[in-house]
Amino acid sequence: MRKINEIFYSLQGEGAHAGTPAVFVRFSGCNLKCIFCDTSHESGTEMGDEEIIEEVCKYPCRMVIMTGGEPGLWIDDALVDLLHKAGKYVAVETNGTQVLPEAVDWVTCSPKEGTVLRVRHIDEVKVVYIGQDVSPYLLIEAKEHFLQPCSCQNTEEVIEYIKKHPQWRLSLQTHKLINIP
Ligand SMILES: C[S@@+](CC[C@H](N)C(=O)[O-])C[C@H]1O[C@@H](n2cnc3c(N)ncnc32)[C@H](O)[C@@H]1O
Ligand SMILES: Nc1nc2[nH]cc(C(=O)O)c2c(=O)[nH]1
Ligand code: SF4
Ligand SMILES: [Mg+2]
Repeated sequence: MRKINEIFYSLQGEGAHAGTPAVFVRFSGCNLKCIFCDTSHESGTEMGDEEIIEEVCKYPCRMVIMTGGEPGLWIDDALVDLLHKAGKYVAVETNGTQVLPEAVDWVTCSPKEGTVLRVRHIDEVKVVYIGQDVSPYLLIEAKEHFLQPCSCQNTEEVIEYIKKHPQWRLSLQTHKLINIP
């Protein structure tokens, strides 16, 4: 059984896949307590894998985004295999502190200050910008490096930073701008 906070259908709001319809599977609990975390994820219900797949397959899109909380505490090869057998593309939003199943199709890593990265493969890095030194994160091998404003509150500061450091791209939380989940 895996503890699930919510499963919902929306559009990926952030990063390289922004605008793509996706089912979000939000797992309960996290190993970190970021002061800026915008998600209440602690509550949840235990679900079996068949039940998770059945719920995910109620929606017509191919992309499934596992998030949380920290999905790396919950996911394994068996769940990713089942999602693949159901024809799904498996994306994960992770803080990077956990080793993930290798078969995951897309890894979005949002590293947090003072943590050690254990994730082995990263497709996109997406750092929430709160004025910290983000230059070390450019050394992480990935297809894209995004800076994301914190709660849509410091977008101008992030734009100015990116214009000075153009290795970065802007990731907006577009779902918050258009009031969708
Ligand atoms: C809620 S977290 C869950 C996944 C994982 N624990 C992580 O941090 O990547 C999903 C994404 O939202 C970002 N995020 C959390 N709080 C935010 C905030 N206040 N503003 C912008 N992005 C935020 C995280 O950095 C992460 O990229
Ligand atoms: N629309 C939408 N896109 C998202 N991308 C990452 C999210 C997350 O909370 O992990 C998220 C979310 O909560 N909603
Ligand atoms: S790692 Fe992710 S879910 Fe956990 S507290 Fe930080 S932003 Fe929230
Ligand atoms: Mg979110």
